[in-house]
Amino acid sequence: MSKTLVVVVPDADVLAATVASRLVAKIVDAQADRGTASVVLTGGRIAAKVLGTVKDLPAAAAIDWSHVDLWWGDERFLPAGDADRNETQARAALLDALPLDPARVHAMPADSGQGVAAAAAAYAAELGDPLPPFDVLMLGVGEDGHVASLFPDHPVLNETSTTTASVEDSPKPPPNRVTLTMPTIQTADEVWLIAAGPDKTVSVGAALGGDRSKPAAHATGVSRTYWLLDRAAAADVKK
Ligand SMILES: O=C1O[C@H](COP(=O)(O)O)[C@@H](O)[C@H](O)[C@H]1O
Repeated sequence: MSKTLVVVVPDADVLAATVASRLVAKIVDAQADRGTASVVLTGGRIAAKVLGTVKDLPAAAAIDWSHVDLWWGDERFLPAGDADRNETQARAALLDALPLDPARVHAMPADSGQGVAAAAAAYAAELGDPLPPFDVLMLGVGEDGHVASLFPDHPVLNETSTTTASVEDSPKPPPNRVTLTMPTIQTADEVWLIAAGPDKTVSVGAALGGDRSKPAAHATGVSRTYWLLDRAAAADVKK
């Protein structure tokens, strides 16, 4: 049965260091077990900080980066290289410095005129059936409790028939996005919800308190669900 654990650390810098260390250990363990590791990246401010911290960790040298598959939980549907794409930010923070196998870096499609629905369908094809075995799937948590590009009260939150979905009216810019659906997120062995700062206090407190209107409340891993928080984000979490 899946277990939920809440880890609270003093501030965003310590949180980034904590998540980065855990991520390196998780990848090393997965590679020791089966030779490869599969990680789903998230976007947002704390995600970039985590990846930047991984770059400076001596223990990251224990990873065979050529045998790591990288996926994304969601993407802002913008042209390739746009500074607001989650992919662009991850590459700048870490990926460009790593000896990755390009065939294992599964970025979500960029906007090249194909349309966001076609981009979501293309990513579903890339994921395949069955889905890859995600060792860890990281999620930032929005001020409104969104995860990936699954927003409160948005119909895509209830999508269960596909592994990915397009969003064309995101309440947070940009309006067009591609996202994993909630059932896809829930296939990951571990889901890590990561949040820092006072603007996350209310949504984190509500989601962890069981408010199912917050998409974050639905994001669970098969073995473990970790909430990795700084003190400000955890201020409304009941003991
Ligand atoms: O737009 C997005 O926002 C969330 C949260 O971002 P943050 O900067 O408030 O931490 C992020 O997790 C998601 O991947 C991204 O597309």
